[in-house]
Amino acid sequence: MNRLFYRIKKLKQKLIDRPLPEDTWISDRYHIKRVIGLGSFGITYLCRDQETRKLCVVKQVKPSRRKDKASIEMYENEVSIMKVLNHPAIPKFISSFQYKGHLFFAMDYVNGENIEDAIFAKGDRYREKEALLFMEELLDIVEYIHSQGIIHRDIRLPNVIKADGNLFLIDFGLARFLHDQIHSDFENLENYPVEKRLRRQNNVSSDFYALGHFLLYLLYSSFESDSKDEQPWEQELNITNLTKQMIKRMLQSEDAYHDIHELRNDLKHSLSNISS
Ligand SMILES: Nc1ncnc2c1ncn2[C@@H]1O[C@H](COP(=O)(O)OP(=O)(O)OP(=O)(O)O)[C@@H](O)[C@H]1O
Repeated sequence: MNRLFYRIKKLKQKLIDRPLPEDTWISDRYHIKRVIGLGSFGITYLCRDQETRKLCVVKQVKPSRRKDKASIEMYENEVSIMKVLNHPAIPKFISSFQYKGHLFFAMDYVNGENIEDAIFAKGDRYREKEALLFMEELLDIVEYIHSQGIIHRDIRLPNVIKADGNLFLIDFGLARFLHDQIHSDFENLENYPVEKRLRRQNNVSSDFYALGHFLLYLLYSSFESDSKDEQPWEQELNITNLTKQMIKRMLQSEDAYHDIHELRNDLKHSLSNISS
C-alpha cells in the first residue's frame, strides 16, 4: 500500500513538474524556444527576450518545489548572487519575477560548448601546458568572484562553457556569500563524504579543491596507457613536479591554499617551468 502511495505521489510530481511547452510565453516577455535543463530543483529554458530580441536563459523553480521553504531560499540565494556579479565571463542577470505563482529568473545565454562535452563527446585533449593556460583563464573568473565575497562551490566541467574561444562560468545554484553564516550553520556537512564536504565548505579553499579536480580531468584528457593496473594520478600522469605539488595543495592533501594569489603564483611558476 505504501509503495503504491509512493508511486502515485511520484507520478503526480512528474506531471506537476512538466516543463512549459515550446513556443509559449513567460510573463509576456520570454518566448520559449526549448528546454535545456531539467535538474532536481529547476527547469531551464532557452528563450528569446522580446525586449532585447536576444536569446536568454530562464530558470524556473520546479512547480512541485515552489512552496518549499528550502527551494525558495535556494532560488533567492542564486538570484541575489547573480545580481551582484558583473563580469564578461559570467552570464549577466536580466530579471527575476513571479508568473502565475511560479518563480523564475532570466540571464544572458552563453552560446558555446561545456567542457564535459568538449572532452568526452568531441574528444578535446589538454596537455600540461594547455591545461595550465586553461586554469589561468579560469582562475581570473574565480578571482573576480572571490573579490566579490562569493564562492562558487560547484566548479565542474559542465559548469564551464567555451564560447568563441573564451571561458564562461555558469550555475551559481550552490554559490554562497562568504559572510553567509546563516546558510552555513543550516547546512550540515557532517554526514557528507569527505570529497563533497571539501567542495561545500564556506571558504575559498573549496573552490581551489574543485579547481584541483578540474585540472586533473583536463590532464587526464590526454592520458594514454596500455597498463591494466590503475595507479594514483601522481604516478599515472606525466607532468612536472611543480604541477604535481600545486595540485596536491589544491586538493588539500598538502598545505591547502587559502589565498588565490599564492595559487596564481604557483601556476605561473609551473607554466614558466614548462615553457623554458
Ligand atoms: N547562461 C547559460 N548559458 C548557456 N547555457 C546555460 C546557462 N545556464 C545554464 N545553462 C545550461 O542549462 C542546463 C541547466 O543549467 P544549470 O546547471 O544551471 O541548472 P541546474 O538546475 O543547476 O541543473 P543541474 O542540476 O543539472 O546542475 C545546463 O545544460 C547548462 O549548461
